[in-house]
Amino acid sequence: MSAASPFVSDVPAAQALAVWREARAAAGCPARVGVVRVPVGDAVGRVTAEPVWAVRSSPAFDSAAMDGIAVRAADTVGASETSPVLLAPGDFDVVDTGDPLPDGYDAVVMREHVHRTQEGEAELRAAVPPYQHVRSIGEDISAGELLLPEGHRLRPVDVAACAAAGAVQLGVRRAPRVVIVPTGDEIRPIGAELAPGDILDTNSMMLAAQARQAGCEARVTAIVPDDPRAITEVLREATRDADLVLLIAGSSAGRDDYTSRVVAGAGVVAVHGVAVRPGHPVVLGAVEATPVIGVPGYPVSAALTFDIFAAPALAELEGAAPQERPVATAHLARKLPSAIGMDDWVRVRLGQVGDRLVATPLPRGAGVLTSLVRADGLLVVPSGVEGHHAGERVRVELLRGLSEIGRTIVAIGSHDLVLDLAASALRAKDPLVTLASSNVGSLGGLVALRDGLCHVAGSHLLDPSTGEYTLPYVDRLLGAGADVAVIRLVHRDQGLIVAPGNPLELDGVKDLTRPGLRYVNRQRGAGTRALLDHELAGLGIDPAEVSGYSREEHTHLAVAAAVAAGRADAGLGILAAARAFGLDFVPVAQEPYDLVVRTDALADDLLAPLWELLARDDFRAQVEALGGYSCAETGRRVR
Ligand SMILES: Nc1nc2c(c(=O)[nH]1)N[C@H]1C(S)=C(S)[C@@H](COP(=O)(O)OP(=O)(O)OC[C@H]3O[C@@H](n4cnc5c(N)ncnc54)[C@H](O)[C@@H]3O)O[C@H]1N2
Ligand code: MOO
Repeated sequence: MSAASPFVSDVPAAQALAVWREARAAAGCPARVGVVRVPVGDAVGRVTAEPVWAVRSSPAFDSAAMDGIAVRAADTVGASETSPVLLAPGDFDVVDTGDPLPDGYDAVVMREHVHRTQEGEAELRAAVPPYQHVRSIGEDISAGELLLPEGHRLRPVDVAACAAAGAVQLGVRRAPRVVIVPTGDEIRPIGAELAPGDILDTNSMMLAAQARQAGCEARVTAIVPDDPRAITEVLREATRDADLVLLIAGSSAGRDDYTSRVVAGAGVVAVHGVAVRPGHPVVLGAVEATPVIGVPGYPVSAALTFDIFAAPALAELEGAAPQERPVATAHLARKLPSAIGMDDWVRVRLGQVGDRLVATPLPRGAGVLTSLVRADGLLVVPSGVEGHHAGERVRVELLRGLSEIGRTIVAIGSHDLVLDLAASALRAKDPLVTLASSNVGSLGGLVALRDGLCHVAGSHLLDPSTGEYTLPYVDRLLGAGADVAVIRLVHRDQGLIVAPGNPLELDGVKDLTRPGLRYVNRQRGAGTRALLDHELAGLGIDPAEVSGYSREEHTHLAVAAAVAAGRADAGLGILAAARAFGLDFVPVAQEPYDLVVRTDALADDLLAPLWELLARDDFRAQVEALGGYSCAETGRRVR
């Protein structure tokens, strides 16, 4: 058992779970939650605490399986098209589906195969074997048989079968109770007014919902400040009615990170630090005979900590197997480096491109919650593996169904807001259609298209030598004769993002050489940087004359943030980024943003909704209403 220290260890996840289990037992934590008897209809989602034996057979009597007549099979021997058998009234009985088979009869003939004569006889044109269309007693369930074992999580079909077998009440494990304790001086309740540095308590809401989804009851305490005494008090109090306490944040080595010390002080810390990322500094322990998890504060770490550590422990408390996700094999859309020594949980988008399932890694940061929001799957790069090559086959746990994934248009390349708008409009029209776009830059998108890893590459690459967009790069990367089409999505305004009111009265790129002006540039390879270079060249300005030319940011938003914070006076970017920060915008140029696809994809059913959307007037109006966009050429095939 590790002492509570700020130094976090790297225990493999499986070992951590085992060590924690032993520590829980040693601390007197109950192995299982208690048993309750509930009406059978209320037992869905609960886990059986005892075997369910059938006390009744189903059906409880031989019964007609079809609407028709009950007959004696022996009476029908020899019946055929050419020599029908006539059964006199009294030698058959009319029955409906589910009726008990009347005494003396052993088969049923469907109405459709019976001709009734004027005299009321039944004419049969085929012999029937004994027990045709008869459900025998106990066909489904026999009294005395074991219907379900202990430890089975009940589904709707299970409770129906239990009721058919005579159960009125079932003995099940009660729902485990999870108490969630948010901590941190900076944490504020959802809906609160925020001061600089404040963070909304999104984790409590998420963890409570995860717990409820796992079949538990969940309660969230008030937010506790970074004070070890206050945290200890709330923690002890929480253990009183909890089967598991989730103590959020303060798990790592910062000045206000008290979790491991608090848990060790009040009880025992079994593990502090696992070889899993995100989730590395997790604390696994027990206080007052109640299991406690110190959940790392970053949202992705918190969500995955629930999946990896809380969910199995809760399932164990109910005596059930942890829920598993279906898995599939996919090809990586790009290289995926990973540090050795940690299981790396990577969120991926998935799509079917040709005959391959393609996985595109989403941003890796433990604070990027939208990586989980957008994920179709999870890929674990095991601790012993240093990552994967582009195109390599990997195993992914699925978060969405494969047929839904199969109807996903995979767009890789430069990102633009219009793609998000298109994704939303496509989904609104048809809930089965998904447009998933990943941002790897324009060049990366063309490479992905070349390698068969996406359907659509979004590109706005300017060739500074010709002043032409996209096409020269398509020729260069995919070959001049490549079978690709280029469809114009929009024109968008690029301009100088400047402080509100444009205090320096900048008029355009020519003003960037002004003494004292602080420019902020985009990274090498970014289309926006190529545009600046092109504009400078057109004006005969040497980049060295622009002070700040070598200061790089990686996104439009980061450029705008630098201007908003007063760290720069101007940067080239799109209008939406300026608006996001309430900044001013001096238009410089309109650039086309194009969608590059394989020519055969133009006729592909998968992409048809996208082409239809681009032709819709209401969609074009929505795009132009965003500001900074023109749809004059939207949908035009430029190659
Ligand atoms: N020197 C080291 N620093 C860090 C380490 C380390 O090993 N050594 N580990 C890093 C890793 S990995 C993670 S994960 C985080 C874990 O952070 P803590 O559990 O200590 O949590 P805080 O530092 O208090 O907060 C992190 C982050 O999460 C936000 N947060 C906290 N509570 C909530 C909540 N209820 N809802 C939403 N967001 C929350 C908090 O404001 C911070 O932004 O530590 C690294 N550092
Ligand atoms: O382990 Mo932490 O969750 O990577 O950021």
